[in-house]
Order: sequence, then structure tokens, then C-alpha cells
Amino acid sequence: MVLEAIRYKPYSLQILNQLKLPHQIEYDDITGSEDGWNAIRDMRTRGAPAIAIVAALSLAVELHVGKSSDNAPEDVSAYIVEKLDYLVTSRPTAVNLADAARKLKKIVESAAKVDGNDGTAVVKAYCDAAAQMLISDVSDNKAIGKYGAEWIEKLAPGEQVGVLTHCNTGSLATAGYGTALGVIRSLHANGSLKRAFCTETRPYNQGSRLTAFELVHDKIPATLITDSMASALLQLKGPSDRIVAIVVGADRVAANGDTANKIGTYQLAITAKHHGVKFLVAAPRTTIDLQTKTDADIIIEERPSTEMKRMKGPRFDGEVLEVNQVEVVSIAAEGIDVWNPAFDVTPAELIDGIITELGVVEKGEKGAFDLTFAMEAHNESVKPSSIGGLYAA
Ligand SMILES: CSC[C@H]1O[C@H](OP(=O)(O)O)[C@H](O)[C@@H]1O
Repeated sequence: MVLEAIRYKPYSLQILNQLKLPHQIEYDDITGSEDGWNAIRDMRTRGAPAIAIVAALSLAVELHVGKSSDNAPEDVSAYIVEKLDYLVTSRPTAVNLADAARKLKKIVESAAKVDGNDGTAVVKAYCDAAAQMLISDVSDNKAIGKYGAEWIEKLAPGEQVGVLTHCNTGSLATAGYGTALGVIRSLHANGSLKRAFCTETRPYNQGSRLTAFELVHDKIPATLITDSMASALLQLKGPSDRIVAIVVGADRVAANGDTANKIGTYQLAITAKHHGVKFLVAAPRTTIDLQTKTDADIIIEERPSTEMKRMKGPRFDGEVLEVNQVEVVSIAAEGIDVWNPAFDVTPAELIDGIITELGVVEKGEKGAFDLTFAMEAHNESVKPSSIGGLYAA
């Protein structure tokens, strides 16, 4: 079974409900932008690239039903712009969603101005571009995997290496293969991976529920640790558990390289620096936001306290896991206040390299990243795919 966070075929969109993983594989139908917004906000679908794609495709499904040649092209364009602005409010930190919305707006506003284009043509231009995002993301991730693996392999030529990752950045956070987990997949495919280590990633447990699920699914040798074990792991220097690099994803990389990622990333970068372990960020160029100058400009989403104070999962009847008997249990003192930021920001000074689909960027002689090459990815319109005509509304 291929792990698919997103299932899209003409006019229908399904998302793998990641709140049910790893014990239940359940797909939810997404019938329009409101469904898409709720699925992203609830984190039934999550991951910086995936939320951008689900948002865009949820509107494509809605448009097929509603907008047609009966509507003036400029009215269809205005409707799409309004819906994209709404979808962007579902989660604020990851830049991919806002970047995709900006590009898709440009496409429909241009299509609406083409002589002879009716509302249907504008809908088709939108749907083709949204569908192309699925295809482009997988190819970007495989390139990230390739370049990241090559960079890490140079740290220990001819040896198999131990790598630690945080949160989930695999097929469940993207259209497929993954970013940081894509690097681990590529290391494994190259025969260069001794063992992957993944953190639980409290409180949503992307690591224990999603990354562990992907690593077991792909039969990649892997060990789960709690978030609090990371520094102790980096102290180990034995051949079977020495960590040569930590590789994580990103939700937004600022122009100077400061990187917003899942909460807990910053302290991994600190302990990596202390232990002389390389710290790498893996992300497509679209995650690099040159409009965000430094960490001070990054909005950090705060999530409900219940996500920290309660745990949900199937119960055991003796040694038997009753998969359909899901219980919610309290794991914190009632009445305690909670601080639950979903992300933190790692300063560029703690990052050794940023792995993109064009290669690994390292800091220059002045100790700063030059990320201006990412500008092109933000200017590229998402070209209608070769599957044109699929979305004639
Ligand atoms: C492929 S990068 C995914 C990125 O998104 C995750 O956040 P969330 O699970 O809250 O959507 C995490 O920060 C990952 O690094």
C-alpha cells in the first residue's frame, strides 16, 4: 500500500484522517473549501506542503460543482480569490499555503483577462494549476532526498549512518516521499542508513504516530525516542547509535535562514551544536519566504490546551489492541494553565545546511545564508499540467 495523505481524481478529494493514525486508516471526503479549511484547522491533514495542496484542491472540487460558463470570468476569478483568502486563514505559520494562494490568484486573474475566456476557462486554469501542485511536490521531494542524502553521506564516506528526525515530514506531510523523511528514505535506498531515530514530537505525536508508521511501513530500521531523550542519544558515540546528523522539515524559512518548524526543533539544534552533530533543514524553495526577514516576522500558531492535556487512542483489552475502542484520557492536572505553541524558530546560526530541490545551501564566508535563489520559486506560476483538459468544468 502506498501511503497517500491526499487522494485526488477529477472532482473528488479525499484526505487520510491523520488523527486516526496509526491504528485506523480512514479517508475523509472533502467536498469544498469549507471542508478543506476545517480538515486543515483540525489537523486531520497537516504538514506544510500538504495543507497547501489540500486547500487548493478543496477549492477545485468546489469550483467544478458551482462555477461554469454561466458566470462572467471576472466574477469566477473574484470568487476564487475570496475563497483562497479564506483558506489561508486555516493555519498561519507554514508559508506554503499563502504562497500557493498567491500564485493561484495570479493564474485566475490572468485567465479572466484573456479575450474569449469564459468562466469555465478560468475554472479550468485554476483546477489544472491546483492538480499540478501534487505532481510538482513529489518531484521536488525526491530531489531533496537525493541532495540531502549525498550531503550526509560525505560526513562518513563508505559508512552507514545514524540520523535523527523530528515531527513528520514524510508522505503524510506532503504529496509523497517527504522532505526530511525523504532524505532518510534516500539514505536507506542508497544503503547508507544504519538507523533512523525519530522523536515522539509531543503533543500531537507526529513522530510516534506518523513518522514511526511510515518507517515501519517502508521497513526502514528505526527507533522511537521521547523528545526528552534527544540529547542523551547524541551523547552516544557507539557504532550502532552514533548520530551524524539531525534532519528536520520546515514550515517557513525566513530570508536570513531562521527557520520555523515543529516545536522542539530549536532545542534539537542547540543540542546538535553542543555535540558537534550537523543540523539540516529540508524544504522546497516554496517554503523559503524572502518576504519574512527574520524570526521576528514569523507568526507562531498556538493550539488548544486539550491537545496537550488529553491523549486519544484505542484501548488494550489485556494484550489485544481494540482498534475501534478509542478512548480519550486526561494526562494532566485539571486546572493547570498550558502554553502550546505548535512551532518554534531555529536561528540560522544553528543550521548547517538547507536542503532544497536544487541542492544544499550552506552559509557563505560571512556566516550567512544567501537564499535569494528561492525568489524564482515564488515567481514561477504553477504551470497548467500536461493533464490539461481534465478539468473542463
Ligand atoms: C514537510 S514539512 C512538515 C512540517 O509541518 C509540520 O507541522 P504540522 O504537523 O503542525 O503541520 C512540522 O512542522 C513539519 O516539519
